[in-house]
Amino acid sequence: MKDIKVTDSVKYIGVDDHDIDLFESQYVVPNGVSYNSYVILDEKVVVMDTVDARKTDEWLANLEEALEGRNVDYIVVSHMEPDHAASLQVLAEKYPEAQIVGNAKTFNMIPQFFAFDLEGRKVVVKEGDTLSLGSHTLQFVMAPMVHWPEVMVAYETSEKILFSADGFGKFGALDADEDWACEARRYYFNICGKYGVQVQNLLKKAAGLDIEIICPLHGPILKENLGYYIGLYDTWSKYEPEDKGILIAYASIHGNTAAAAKKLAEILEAKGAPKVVVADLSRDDMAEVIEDAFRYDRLVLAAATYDAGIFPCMEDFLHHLKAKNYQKRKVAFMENGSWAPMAAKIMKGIVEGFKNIEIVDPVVTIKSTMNDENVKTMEELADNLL
Ligand SMILES: Cc1cc2nc3c(=O)[nH]c(=O)nc-3n(C[C@H](O)[C@H](O)[C@H](O)COP(=O)(O)O)c2cc1C
Repeated sequence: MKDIKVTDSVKYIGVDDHDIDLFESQYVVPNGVSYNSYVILDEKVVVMDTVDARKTDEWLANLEEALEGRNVDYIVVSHMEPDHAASLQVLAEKYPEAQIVGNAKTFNMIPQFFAFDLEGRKVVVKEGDTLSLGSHTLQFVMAPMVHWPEVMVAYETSEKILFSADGFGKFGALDADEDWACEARRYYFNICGKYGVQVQNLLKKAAGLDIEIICPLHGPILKENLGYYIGLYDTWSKYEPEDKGILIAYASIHGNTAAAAKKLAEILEAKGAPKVVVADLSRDDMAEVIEDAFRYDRLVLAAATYDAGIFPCMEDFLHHLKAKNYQKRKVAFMENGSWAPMAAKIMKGIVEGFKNIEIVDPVVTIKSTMNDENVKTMEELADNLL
């Protein structure tokens, strides 16, 4: 087991997964992902969540090592998502006297995944309920739809630890040496982005707790500078831009729209834009482009017209932005078409359905390849974007 210290009586028993090709069958995780799980050793012993079925055996070995021969009294289920709850039945059968702690919604969901008998084993908690373990006490805080309906977090009052479920999680195994914010932001917007209001509700409740340690279900345990992480979560869940910058996201079949997107980036940089990021929606990691769209305050959408519509990767991108409640940004459009360009009209129609969007004109319309007139329009657009 990895030597990751939470406190003397709270042990980390999670596992790293470096073999997974795509997390949730869609997110690349170049540095893997961790499934975190914890044990609190007191008069009573509690296991906080389990792990993905991919790693049950390794996790069980970690658990046994941490238990040093003791039994499990409680299993707390923060939510039923399989990357954390898939090993629940194995654990419940291995420790048949352990009681399972969840809320009413958790117990509605358990039988959808497992067939084991819950009779006499349920501890049903609701907002503010506490579970005394001896010198430690868990206080439960409901966090519905962050990002499953039954999600709850637990605050351990004696050591001031927030077991934050997927909140404050990130992609990347625990042995990955990488910036926290980059992979936490990509994780947040793609997985929880739709639920900003619910995250705000949880942050408001958390503000009333004196938190010294955050134990998330993915990524590192946070022990220092907690205001930094909580501040970022506040910005993200309010859908406020984190940085000033312009993302130019392009969807190009043969490269002409790509060339125009790069030309606009050059013009913006020449005019002193502080940060310009260009993304190829056909090839770049979609989750990262979504992350950047939320990170920066301005977005330029550039697409080729395709079968009287927009090139599909742009359609896909806009679908994701809509699903994640993209809002509060400035957006501009560039389109391309060889006979009847209409990508801008279609993209605009979609974006106008988002909240608090300021459209920046003019639209750049390219017919096949960029010409001098297009460059002049781009200059004007750049001025209006800056
Ligand atoms: C399958 C296909 C469908 C297309 N449909 C349209 C269309 O409906 N209207 C149009 O004006 N151009 C259409 N085009 C042409 C492209 O939009 C045009 O050539 C554009 O310049 C491509 O830009 P790109 O070099 O960035 O891919 C289509 C091209 C392809 C390959």
